[in-house]
Amino acid sequence: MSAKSHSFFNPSRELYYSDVLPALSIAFLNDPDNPKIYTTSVTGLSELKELEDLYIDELNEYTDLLQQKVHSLKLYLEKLKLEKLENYEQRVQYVSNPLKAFGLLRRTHQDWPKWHNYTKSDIGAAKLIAMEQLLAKAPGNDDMMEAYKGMHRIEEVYDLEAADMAKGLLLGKQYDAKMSTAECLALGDYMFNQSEFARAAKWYRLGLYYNTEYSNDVFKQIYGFESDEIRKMFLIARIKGASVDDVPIYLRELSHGPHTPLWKSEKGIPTAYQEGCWGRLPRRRDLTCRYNSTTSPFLRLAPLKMEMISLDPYIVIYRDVLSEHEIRLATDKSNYGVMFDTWTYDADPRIKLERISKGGMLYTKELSVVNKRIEDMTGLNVSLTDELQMANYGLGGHFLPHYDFVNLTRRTTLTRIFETIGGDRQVTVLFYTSDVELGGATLFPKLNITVRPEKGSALIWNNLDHTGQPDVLTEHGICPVIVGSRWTLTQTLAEWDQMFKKPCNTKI
Ligand SMILES: O=C(O)CCC(=O)C(=O)O
Ligand SMILES: [Fe+2]
Repeated sequence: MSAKSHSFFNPSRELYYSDVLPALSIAFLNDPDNPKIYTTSVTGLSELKELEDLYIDELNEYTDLLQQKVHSLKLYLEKLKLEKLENYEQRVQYVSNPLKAFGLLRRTHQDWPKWHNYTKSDIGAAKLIAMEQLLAKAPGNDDMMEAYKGMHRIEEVYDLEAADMAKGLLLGKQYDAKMSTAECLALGDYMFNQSEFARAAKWYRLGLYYNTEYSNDVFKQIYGFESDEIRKMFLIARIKGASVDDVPIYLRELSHGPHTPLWKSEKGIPTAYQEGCWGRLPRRRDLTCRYNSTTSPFLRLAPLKMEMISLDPYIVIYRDVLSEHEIRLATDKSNYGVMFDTWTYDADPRIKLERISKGGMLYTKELSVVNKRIEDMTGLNVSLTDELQMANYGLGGHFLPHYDFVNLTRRTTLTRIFETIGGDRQVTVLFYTSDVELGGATLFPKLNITVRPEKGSALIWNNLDHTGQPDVLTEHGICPVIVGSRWTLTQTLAEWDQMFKKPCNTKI
């Protein structure tokens, strides 16, 4: 996790306005020493898929070249075989004929060195070099670690069974994807190292269940897992996770299918966070939706669909507020140049809030109309802060619960920066620029509110209460994404920019 050890206040780089603009202070880390991380966004992962496809193309061409070589050598051997003689007499008879003797001399003198050179030739060397260059871009340990953590997060938060995950069954939906023995065992080892012994045991048992005996030596070397070794790891995980007295039970568990629950591994009571992420929180029925045609004069012409989510703190959703064209612009990675891994820091820079995503700042003239729409929806000013912050989440991507306000009374370096740019974050405006197939809801844990991303919607809330104080009830986070590419665009409206818009002591 090397990128993440950097401080937001990295003295080697200037602090840009964009760094403090997004919800909380997001450090866009562009560290040339740091290898690229693919796992943290679906756009990054799609680049890795492209890399794999390129590698496979090269490998295909390389094997074609090797095959051509084998084919040519075989043809040569076949040609010689026709002339192979059994004994001395036959050979004498053969070389007694001057035409044949001459041919033999010519072949061994002229052809052999050429064939030998051909045999020794580095056919495919260029392909090997190309493959090595691709290999240099392969994910490193940090990336692999993020992928393990993402899988762990999905399994844990959504309480998924390893056996279901391995066969592609995610939250009751069957996907066309299966996990191999290698993948099950890799997760087994990871969980073991995290002291998650019951989970590790399940992954080991799955690995054992799907283990294949390979007859090919190379396959054995690369993929071959010793079943005895896996059994041993299962038993160690069980003993470490439970008790040494029950080894006979664990041995029996090994002969059961992967769907049989492990002894004494009943599920715990789901936490409120889990309930929220599953979308099982009861919906409030007392709030209404309506067409808003009053917040700004423009809305009189084009009212927007508004749904109340909470009155205090004030939270609303506007539906269908982005056009397909705007959504395309906002989810086109070419509009962001480099996308950075985003880690978010509290006003106290020592507190690091985990956010697994890639982000970038979007400023295109075309999207300035989105800022205008924000003003129409909120009746407030988007002034200095006219850049919109994009986020795209990756494998198990999430954002731990946090506040968007910085709380100026804390008087830290960060809050002082906010004082120069219009005060605290009065309002957060979050556009969902994609749907998310499974997971990835925005959760307000203190309010028991879950909002599912819906492409084209905007979720808007007031981070400060009507007296201008930070409202801790606005704590919010993002549940891990299970399936889908989650895209968002965020804008925050600064407190003092609303001086002439928002009367004191009133709600927006
Ligand atoms: O994308 C979301 O659901 C929330 C994003 C967020 O909390 C933020 O940008 O501060
Ligand atoms: Fe936030």
